[in-house]
Amino acid sequence: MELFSPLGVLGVFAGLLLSVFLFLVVYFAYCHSLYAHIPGPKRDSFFTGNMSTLRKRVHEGSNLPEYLYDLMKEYGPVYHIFLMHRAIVMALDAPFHKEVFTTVAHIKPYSGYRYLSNVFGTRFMGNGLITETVPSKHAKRRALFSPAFHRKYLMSLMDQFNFSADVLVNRLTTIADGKTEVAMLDEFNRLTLDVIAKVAFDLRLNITEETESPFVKALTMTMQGIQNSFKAPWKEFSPLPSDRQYRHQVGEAITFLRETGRECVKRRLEAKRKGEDLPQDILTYILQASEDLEGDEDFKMEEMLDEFVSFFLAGQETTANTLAFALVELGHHPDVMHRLKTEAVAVMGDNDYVAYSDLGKLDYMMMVLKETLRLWPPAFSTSRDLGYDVEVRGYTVPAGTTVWLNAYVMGRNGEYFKNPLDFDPDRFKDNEDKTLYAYFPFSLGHRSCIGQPFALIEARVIMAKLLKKFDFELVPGQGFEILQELTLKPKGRSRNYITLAE
Ligand code: HEM
Repeated sequence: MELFSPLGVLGVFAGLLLSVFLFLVVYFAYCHSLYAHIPGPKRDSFFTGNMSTLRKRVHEGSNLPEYLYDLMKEYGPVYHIFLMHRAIVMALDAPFHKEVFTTVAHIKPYSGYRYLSNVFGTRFMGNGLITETVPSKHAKRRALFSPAFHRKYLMSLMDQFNFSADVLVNRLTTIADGKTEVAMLDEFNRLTLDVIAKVAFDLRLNITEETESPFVKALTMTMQGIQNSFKAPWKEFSPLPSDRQYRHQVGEAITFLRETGRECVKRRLEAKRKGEDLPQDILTYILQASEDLEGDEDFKMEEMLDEFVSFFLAGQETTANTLAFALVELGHHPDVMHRLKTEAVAVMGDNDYVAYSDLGKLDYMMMVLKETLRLWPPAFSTSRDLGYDVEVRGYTVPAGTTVWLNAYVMGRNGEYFKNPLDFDPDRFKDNEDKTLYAYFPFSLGHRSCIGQPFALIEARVIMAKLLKKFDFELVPGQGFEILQELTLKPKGRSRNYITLAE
């Protein structure tokens, strides 16, 4: 048989395919062997690992955190799953979390964050604070943004938090007839979007009142796009007209968001050029951070827009979901609701304004929010690639492994939380130390949530005002089903009947 005859070419091609196949078999078997000592579910198939079970669970309406929680119950606190040949290790152990969260050598994996950096080929969060995975670059940027979350600055935001919450109070007053179903998740979403737009970027969206908004549409489309790029990554390259059209729509939505940011940045640059007084908000810090960047003006602008969309994404839905989950819990726990309302009324007195000095007196409120975040952490998971081997409970997790740090599963861990499935805000009265590194709805360490104090102030102001003014009754039939989109949210959208409090 001649080498260049058709049969010869076919033979070479078949040989090549066989070699690639054999290489993959050996490589996958090697990857499997690295984790043979760690418990875990049986792989669905040699090549895809546990992916089909995972997909099946998600398509059946279950979700990733519940699947991982079930695995903890079955395999104990240290286990692995395989996504193709890649092992993911979960180690539900507080010292392990301490090691991983606090050591810079364990870095955020680019593979996990590229879905946010680019959505179906369009730059979304790019190299923003959340998605930047190079530790030195992140540290520099983080240091620049920190003053924007300083206590003094947050104190100056109290008027805006109050003002925005009042807009919602006024809106709800018009529908507080005890008969209209109000999806509080949607109300909170619009409110928190208005707040972050105004206080971070001096941008008036006014969507709490005017519920139709192109900005919200674009944001919703983008979030769906991110979700779909996780679920169906092949759509990025699919030549099917429907997939191309979908990519185009997502691209347009992202472009709309980034163009809104571009206008904001340009306005602020102009104000700076004219020597006007600039507010010390996040946008000003974004401009400052850009001065440090090397590159031409276009490059700098794109990096600023990365931050613009990052803060929108990070600073809005998470807080709205927390408030919505809290109302679901309160609907199921009238005793907690009563205690919370009593506290809000006592702290605010005849005022309709929540002052910064009131926040420290809303003790029970803080415990309720913490407990809500333990059971229902909206940003439920983060991940790291281990920089070196780490020992946990007798198992060695090899360097290079991707570990998932899951606040939802850890929050349900009976080793750290007594009766973990009970909603019991009082557990946060005195067991803080025990829950250290087991409780991390805002993540921990150098990549923890920079907006944590902002979120907790905003949530307390909104909650105190709403509870003082209204009585909420959860529309019957709503349990604790969750919807896992990019974040966790209550599936029933926290629908309530609202009446004016007596
Ligand atoms: C209840 C509300 C919130 C929750 C539960 C939450 C949770 C989190 C979590 C878990 C992370 C780590 C993400 C990761 O590892 O990929 C994070 C990061 C971040 N959050 Fe939040 N967040 C909330 C509100 C906010 C707010 C209001 C802002 C801004 C105003 C914000 C800005 C950020 C930023 C910029 C990061 C990236 C920090 C870094 O990597 O240096 N978050 N958040």
